[in-house]
Amino acid sequence: MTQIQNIQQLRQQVDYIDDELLQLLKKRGNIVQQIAQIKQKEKLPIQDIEREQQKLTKLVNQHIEPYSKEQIVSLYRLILNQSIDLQNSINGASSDTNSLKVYRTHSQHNTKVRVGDVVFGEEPVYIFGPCAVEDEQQMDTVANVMSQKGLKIIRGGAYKPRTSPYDFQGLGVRGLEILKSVGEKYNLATISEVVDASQVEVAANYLDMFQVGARNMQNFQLLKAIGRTNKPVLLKRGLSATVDEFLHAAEYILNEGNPNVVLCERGIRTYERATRNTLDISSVPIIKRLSHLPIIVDITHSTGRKDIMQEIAKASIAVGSHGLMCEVHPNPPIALSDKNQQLNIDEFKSLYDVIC
Ligand SMILES: C=C(O[C@@H]1C=C(C(=O)O)C=C[C@H]1O)C(=O)O
Repeated sequence: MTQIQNIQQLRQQVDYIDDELLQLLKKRGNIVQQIAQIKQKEKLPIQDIEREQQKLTKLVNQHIEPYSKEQIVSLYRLILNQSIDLQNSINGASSDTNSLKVYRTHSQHNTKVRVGDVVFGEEPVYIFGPCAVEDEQQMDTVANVMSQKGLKIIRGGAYKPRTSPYDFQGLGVRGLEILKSVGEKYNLATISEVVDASQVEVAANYLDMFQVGARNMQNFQLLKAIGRTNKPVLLKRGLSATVDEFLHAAEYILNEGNPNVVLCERGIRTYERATRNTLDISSVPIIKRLSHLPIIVDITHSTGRKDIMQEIAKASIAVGSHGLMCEVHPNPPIALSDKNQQLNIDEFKSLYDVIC
């Protein structure tokens, strides 16, 4: 027999074993699915780490040559991970990154998120309002000009995550009360940031939309708490988050059952200091390709500069943003936060006339 014939014969043996392995894997998969069904009924968690560790320990203690222990562990890790995916697919969840709920592959339709009279995911939605709620007069002035321009949603921070603990931290519930009352007076939906899971229940009484700020994009307890409500949420991209991390943060909210997520690109941290952050304009079309969720651009925080805001606003809409967020204050020089980047009323009006 030639060496080539020898290889052919050995390959036949390998093929035979592969067929058997496949049949055994199939059998294993069926049993694992039965276990998943029982776990689902009994409300038990799908993954049992202890059982997996016991199994791996037992396997590597067997005679496994020519494989090393490490090789067997990595082979079985693959089997166990696929097994978890199989079990998850029975009850609709999935840890398979190709089928995240935020992905287009999961939903054929573009998500639309209604907040009061606006719908994110259709025509661009413009969110204006001050960085922080400071007092009734300040909010009334801004809300009044906004409603004259026909705008339908106002922002204003009540809980301010500030770099320095000595800076204005926001009015808390009092701020939410003021925001709600101007919203009612001028028929504007309200959006404000929550920074901790414990605030979600109370804030829900005052707000039409939650905001999760950049610093809290990976506050997973907060994301889960918001995910357990049905209230719309604007999720901002973290300061140094990749697009993938950003989408996984949104997945936390969807996975708890709340589909009403709007994403917000707000610039990322780079070496460039000419702008406060570097607006990653490419993330908008990229995310629109990957995800069915609406995405808007925060033109205030991404630039931190009023002089380029009109161009950045136009560019954002041009790349397909579903809306813009921009800060406006009646008297920016005396604002308690972000005084250099908030537009005054005249600047707001001219930006509005150019873009809206
Ligand atoms: C099948 C089970 O569920 C999971 C899958 C396992 C497997 O494929 O062997 C082991 C433990 C669990 O993480 C089980 O609990 O036995």
